[in-house]
Amino acid sequence: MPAVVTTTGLTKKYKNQTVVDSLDLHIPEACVYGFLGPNGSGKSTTMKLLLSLVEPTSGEVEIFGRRMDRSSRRHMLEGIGALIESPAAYGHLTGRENMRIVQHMLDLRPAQIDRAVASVRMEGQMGKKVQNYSLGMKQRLGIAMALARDPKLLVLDEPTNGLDPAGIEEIRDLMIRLAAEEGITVMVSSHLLAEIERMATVLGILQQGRLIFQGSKEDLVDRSLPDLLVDTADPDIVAHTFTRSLPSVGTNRVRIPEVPVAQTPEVVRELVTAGARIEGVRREEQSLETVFIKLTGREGLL
Ligand SMILES: Nc1ncnc2c1ncn2[C@@H]1O[C@H](COP(=O)(O)OP(=O)(O)OP(=O)(O)O)[C@@H](O)[C@H]1O
Repeated sequence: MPAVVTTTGLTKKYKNQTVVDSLDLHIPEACVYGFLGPNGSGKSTTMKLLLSLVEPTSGEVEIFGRRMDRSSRRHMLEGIGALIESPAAYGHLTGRENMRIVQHMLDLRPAQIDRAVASVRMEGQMGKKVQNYSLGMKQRLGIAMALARDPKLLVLDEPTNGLDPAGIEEIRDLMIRLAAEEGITVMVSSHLLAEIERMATVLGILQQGRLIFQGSKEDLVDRSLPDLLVDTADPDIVAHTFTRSLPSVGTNRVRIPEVPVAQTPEVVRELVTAGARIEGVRREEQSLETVFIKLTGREGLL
């Protein structure tokens, strides 16, 4: 899959603090890229670096296969829609009036505005004042503003923050649809895995400015250490063979904790060689959340 965003050694320092540390991001085309990390880990700063709102201390940004620099920046930014921090709509104006301001500022055609509003399914709400919108509607209007220029890349900083479950689901469905049906590459940040795991196909996990994981959800699950449940007529032989991993022994079953997925065949071979009669072997799969907590070493990302 060709990459829409590639960064090489991207670094941002403020005085002595390294806020973004040697990031090598790789965001494939038309995916929803979930950018995860606790508050203060550097997600917003990274997004601002991609949008040229902040100057990198070192490293490079390549978007749509082109290096971003002073001369290319302006043209490249025309292909990117962004929502950083809260949506910038005027509360005392209606949704339609706000969209008209965007239209004039960016010199767009009315059809582009209509299309952006239709994309977020807000046609019926455009006559209402924004101050009467729910938070979810405000976010969708903000996303419509970001979509108005028909971007190929959408960068959204915590769009689900503060939304109720129904609002999160609306944003999730919208992100999935934009990527699948309109071929837009969506980068979306969050500090909560649960908020983005069902919309993102690729995850990047940031901790203290460093990318500690980047890959598909399947790759993340491959990092898991599930328990192995062995049904056997010889639990003592099994337990004896694996004393090093402190197995728990039942009448006809032994649980061997934290066996790396790739090592399962080897474990089974070892048991058979030891003379154990094996009736069945099953991995107790771990949830993405458990894998994630083990990887980041924290109890959730708060
Ligand atoms: N302009 C700035 N000057 C100095 N420090 C900054 C500046 N902007 C951000 N920081 C610091 O950089 C670190 C990362 O902040 P950033 O906002 O990028 O993190 P984040 O992961 O987006 O967190 P949050 O979700 O809370 O916004 C924080 O310690 C923050 O205080």
